[in-house]
Amino acid sequence: MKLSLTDWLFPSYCVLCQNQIHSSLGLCQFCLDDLPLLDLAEYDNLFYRPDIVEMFPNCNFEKLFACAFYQPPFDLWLKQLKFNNQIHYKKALQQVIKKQLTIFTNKQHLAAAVFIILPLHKSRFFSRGFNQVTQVWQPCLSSFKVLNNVLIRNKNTSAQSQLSKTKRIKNLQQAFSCTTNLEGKTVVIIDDIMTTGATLNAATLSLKEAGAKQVWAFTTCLTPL
Ligand SMILES: O=P(O)(O)OC[C@H]1O[C@H](OP(=O)(O)OP(=O)(O)O)[C@H](O)[C@@H]1O
Repeated sequence: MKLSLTDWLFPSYCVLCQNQIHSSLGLCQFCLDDLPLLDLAEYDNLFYRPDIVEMFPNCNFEKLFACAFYQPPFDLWLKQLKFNNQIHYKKALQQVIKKQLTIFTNKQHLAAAVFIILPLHKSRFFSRGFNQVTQVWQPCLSSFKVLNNVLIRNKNTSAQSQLSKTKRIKNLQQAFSCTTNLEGKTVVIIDDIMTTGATLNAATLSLKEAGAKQVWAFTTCLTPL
C-alpha cells in the first residue's frame, strides 16, 4: 500500500484489524473481503431469495437491495453512527455500500432511476443534528440522480425500534407525502435498516401515489423481527 504524506502525518487504521490504511478508507482490503455480505451477484433482487421473501412479506416495493444482515460488525457501526455520531465507521460502511452497488449496477441499469434518501421528521433531524442515512449514502451516489426535498416526513413518529410489528405499521401510516410528480419513474428509496419494512412500505405508498412506476428499496442492513 502506497501512503501519502497526509497518511504519514495523520495515520488512519482499519476499524477491524487496526492495520494502517489510506486516510480515505475505513477498512483494509482483507477485512472488506472477509465481511459477510449478501450475495447480490446471485440475487440482484433479494426478493428472489425464498428465505428473505418469507422474512419480509407484504412489501409494496418491487426490488430489495441490502448490503448485509444486521449482525457484527454492521450492528455496532450503524448504532455508533446513529446514536453516538461516531463518524469513523462511516468510511467503512461506504466501502461496503460502494462494493455492493458496483455488483448491483453490473446487473441492473440505474441510469434512469431517481434516488431518494429516507428523510427524518424535522424535529428528529434537529434533535439528532444529522440524518445518519444521508451521512453514509450521499457520497456513494455521485453517479446517480438524487432528489432532495421530494419525499417529506410529515409525522413525528415514535422510533420504530421500540415497537411491535403491528404498532410499527400503524406508527408509519400517513407518515410521508411527496411534493413532486414522479409519473413513470423508477424510484430508489434508501434507508439504513429494514426490520418489518413498515417504513419503506409507507414511503413506497407516497411515491406510488405521486406516480412512481416502480419503487426499489435499498437498505444498508436487514434485521427481520
Ligand atoms: O422496517 P421498520 O420496521 O419500519 O424499521 C426500520 C426503521 O426503524 C429505524 O428507524 P427509527 O424509526 O427507529 O428511528 P429514526 O427514524 O429516528 O432513524 C430504522 O432507521 C428504519 O428507518
